[in-house]
Amino acid sequence: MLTNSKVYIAGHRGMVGGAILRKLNELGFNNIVLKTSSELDLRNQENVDDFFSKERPEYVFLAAAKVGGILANNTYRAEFLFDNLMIEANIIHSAYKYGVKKLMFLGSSCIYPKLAPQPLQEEYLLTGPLEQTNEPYAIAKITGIKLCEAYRDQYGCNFISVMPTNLYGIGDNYHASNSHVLPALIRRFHEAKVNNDSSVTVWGTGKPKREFLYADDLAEACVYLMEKYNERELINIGTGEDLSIKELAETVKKIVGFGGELLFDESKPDGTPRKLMDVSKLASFGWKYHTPLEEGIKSAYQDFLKTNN
Ligand SMILES: NC(=O)C1=CN([C@@H]2O[C@H](COP(=O)(O)OP(=O)(O)OC[C@H]3O[C@@H](n4cnc5c(N)ncnc54)[C@H](OP(=O)(O)O)[C@@H]3O)[C@@H](O)[C@H]2O)C=CC1
Ligand SMILES: C[C@H]1O[C@H](OP(=O)(O)OP(=O)(O)OC[C@H]2O[C@@H](n3cnc4c(=O)[nH]c(N)nc43)[C@H](O)[C@@H]2O)[C@@H](O)[C@@H](O)C1=O
Repeated sequence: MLTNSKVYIAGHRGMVGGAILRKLNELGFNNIVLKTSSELDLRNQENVDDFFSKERPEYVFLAAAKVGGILANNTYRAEFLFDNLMIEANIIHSAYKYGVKKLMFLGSSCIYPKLAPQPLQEEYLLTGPLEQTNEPYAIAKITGIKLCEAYRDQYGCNFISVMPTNLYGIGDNYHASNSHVLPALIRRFHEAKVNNDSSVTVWGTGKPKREFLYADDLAEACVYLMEKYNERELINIGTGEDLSIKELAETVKKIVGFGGELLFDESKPDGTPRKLMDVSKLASFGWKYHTPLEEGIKSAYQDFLKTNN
């Protein structure tokens, strides 16, 4: 990519798309195409075709998706499957039709089987049953990977798939129930502190383990791989380190400064017991994360205070 290459970031108002935009701006890119979902609903094939035929982007970061935490995935199952399938299929097909030089599709660590061996190697894709709470989303994301492979196989398109681990950071969704665990806990601990509550309730048993990557680190990895990675196979993006949800809750509690007790609501789903990424392939391409979890959570908490007060 040259700094004057025409780059389309699908989903630039989201946490990840926003971080990719910041990274490209920082590197001096000056020909970036952006559309909000109200300007261009990516589920609409005709509109997406029209957009690509007029704009003719050379590089595409596909970071637009219907996204949410465990409860949103499990509640809006039809939307998570339909919206994500349509968005991916429309963009990937138009990227082929209008000669995009390179496209990066963003999947998720939930594409791996629920009980896959740990850490998760790229080759474990489609080797076992998926986690039930996010099966529709995972099926859509697996289809995105397969679209990239198929358009490469049949038409020679340079379409690559990256699988980020659980993310957090600037511009996250801090919704009380539809968000992911980290932004949800930031909100819950903050509100409990302000209200002087005696306890905060965490969903599930607290035993599942998760890995968290700061969104600006992910964006750096995406831009890096857009330059360096041209393989058919997917590639994981993560830290290679995880912790239990209980440990995460204790960390957020300390950073927010809440002095009360932690309770666990075991009627809520735990989801996948563990999904630790094997990041050796990423390391072999020369990239490693750099924001430590506590530092990242401190920045995210400042972002929450700025945007939600
Ligand atoms: N957050 C996480 O923990 C993880 C995220 N990912 C992946 O990273 C990518 C980005 O996620 P994230 O930034 O967190 O998600 P966000 O919800 O923050 O952003 C998603 C973006 O997608 C756009 N979008 C959604 N539906 C449509 C539509 N129908 N038409 C056009 N645009 C649409 C939205 O645009 P607008 O704002 O204009 O409405 C929004 O900006 C996704 O592919 C996701 O699967 C992968 C692993 C973990
Ligand atoms: C990124 C990833 O995100 C989703 O999967 P998930 O990893 O299970 O994500 P989550 O962040 O929602 O939960 C992680 C863990 O944390 C526990 N937990 C505690 N308390 C809260 C809480 O308050 N909110 C939430 N959401 N979870 C909580 C929760 O019970 C679970 O054990 C996918 O559906 C899929 O879409 C996907 O790709």
